[in-house]
Amino acid sequence: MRRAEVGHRLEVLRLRRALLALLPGAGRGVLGALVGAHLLGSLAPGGIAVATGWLLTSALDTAGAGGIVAPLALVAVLVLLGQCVEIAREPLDLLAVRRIDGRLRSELRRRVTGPRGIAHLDEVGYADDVARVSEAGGWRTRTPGTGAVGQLTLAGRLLGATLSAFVLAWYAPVLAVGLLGVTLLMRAGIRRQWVRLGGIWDSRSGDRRRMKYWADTLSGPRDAKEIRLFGLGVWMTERHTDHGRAWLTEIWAERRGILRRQWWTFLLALGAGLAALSLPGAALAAGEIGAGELITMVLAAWGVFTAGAMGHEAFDIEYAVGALRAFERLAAHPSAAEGGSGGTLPAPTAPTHICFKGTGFRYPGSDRVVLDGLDLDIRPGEVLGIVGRNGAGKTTMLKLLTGLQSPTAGSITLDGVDLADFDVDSWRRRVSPVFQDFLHYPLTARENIALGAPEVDADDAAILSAADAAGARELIERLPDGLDTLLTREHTGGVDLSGGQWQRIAIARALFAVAHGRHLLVLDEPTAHLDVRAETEFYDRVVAAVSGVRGSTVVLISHRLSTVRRADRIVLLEGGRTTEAGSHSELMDLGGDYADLYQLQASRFVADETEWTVV
Ligand SMILES: Nc1ncnc2c1ncn2[C@@H]1O[C@H](COP(=O)(O)OP(=O)(O)OP(=O)(O)O)[C@@H](O)[C@H]1O
Repeated sequence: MRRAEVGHRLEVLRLRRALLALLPGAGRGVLGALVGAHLLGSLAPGGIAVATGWLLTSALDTAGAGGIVAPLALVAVLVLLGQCVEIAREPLDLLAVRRIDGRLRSELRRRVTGPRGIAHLDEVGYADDVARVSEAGGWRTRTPGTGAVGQLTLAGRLLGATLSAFVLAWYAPVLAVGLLGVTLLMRAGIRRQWVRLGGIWDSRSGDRRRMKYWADTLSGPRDAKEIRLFGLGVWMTERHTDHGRAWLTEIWAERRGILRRQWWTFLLALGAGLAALSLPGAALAAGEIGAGELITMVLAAWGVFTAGAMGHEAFDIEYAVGALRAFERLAAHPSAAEGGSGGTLPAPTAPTHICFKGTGFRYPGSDRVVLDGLDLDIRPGEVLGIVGRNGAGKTTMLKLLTGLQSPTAGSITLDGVDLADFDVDSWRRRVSPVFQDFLHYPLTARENIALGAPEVDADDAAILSAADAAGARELIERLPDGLDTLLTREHTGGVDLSGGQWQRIAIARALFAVAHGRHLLVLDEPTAHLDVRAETEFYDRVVAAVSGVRGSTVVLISHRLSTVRRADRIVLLEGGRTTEAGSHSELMDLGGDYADLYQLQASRFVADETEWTVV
């Protein structure tokens, strides 16, 4: 055996031990009952063989019925016990699987959300592993939990086969050892082929994820408009089928190969079956054993076969080993170390001086430098507008500012102290964001706003005040159940909002957060969906109120220069650094790129107005 193969086998053994170590997650009571059920189940085949042989011997030996009462009762008890164990095992298995998987998934969620930043979520391999650990594969749900319980089933089967072999060995030791050996050989051979199949399954996690994406997109209401109008249904169905075929073709080919290669197991099984029948038969013919012993031997041989045969647990274990391997990769991912290794300083409770010093950043796995030696001061209580072309790095800068990503060069400081030294959670409780892709929670209007500060016990007055400032109050009052209206059509009685209405709710959420101690309001294209009147009112209602009245700092990104022109300072981001900075009038006087952009936007309105006048 080659070294690599030995290494691989040892690795699989280690993972199988790790699967066993998951079993206590089922809880002491369930695990105890499960072990008891498997133990009793493994006694059944050998026990029934002995009891049936005894029954037949007694029936042939005794003239009256009295002699068969005890063996008959034993057979009945054993059969009944076997049935009860079978009936009890199914729900116990399920309960244990659910508990083990539940724990593992909680641990998975903890690991995915634990790291300081979100860089790990951008890695394709990481996403594949998360999908692999969380997925339920095949026609039967296969998870680490089913693998762990499968180990118990396997142990029960092997014990049952060994006990049956002991019964057989009492009469024919060579036959018993031979049958057990052949059964285990067949099992190992078949398992080896399924291991290969499991390897293919593991390597195709990405294809399955893409397949799921197309299936969800096709069937969900979110994307239905575009799919219908562009006529993408057939195209997407084909993509779904292509991704499915990409990995299933390989799986099917391997399965066909497995079936073709089964001839040797059929031959072995045939030989073993013939030996199991003919040797006891010959012994009976020679007068060495009686009919009772013959039945015991044949049933015990049958017990060796059935208990040693491949059940679904072998596949459960193979698939679970793959999932566990993915879980271990996630646990060993560098981001896992970030969880507890961040700074511990509590974040400042008052608006603070934020400073980007030669800050550089590139996304993991990308060569493109997004921020390149960015130097920028954000003064406490000021409104800073950030403008720049698409892809200039504005949103990325916000991700760094909020600790979602860490600089790959230079630093960011809060009152002179590196942001990395602060406890990231305490810093995030000082930041209130409205990102371009803010979340639409399928919850009530009240919850959608109150989630801006989940740690507080929200009262309606504070929620309505935030809604008022965001221009969302009227909209809430028109909802069928006011604040209690569910903002999703996926549940009965729920309503959906327009893009602009959702944006008002998101702004209300951010304002609610500011009212509860967040002193840095971060707004990324907050007026993109607002109508003209709402956009015009936005600065006074939201930005000036937060900065002027509360003294908080506001960072405002917008392509609509009319939204940012009143900011205390505006910076133009270009090529990963600031190229211009100043107030609107200073930048206009400078006559640089900002002034060009502003005039370009303004001239469109003037041109439109002229057109209207002429018409
Ligand atoms: N998760 C990511 N992984 C890799 N590259 C990314 C990621 N997110 C953004 N980028 C790249 O980083 C660059 C800056 O993106 P960013 O979203 O910060 O730009 P932006 O200035 O906010 O653009 P816009 O005005 O269009 O919103 C872009 O080239 C983009 O392709």
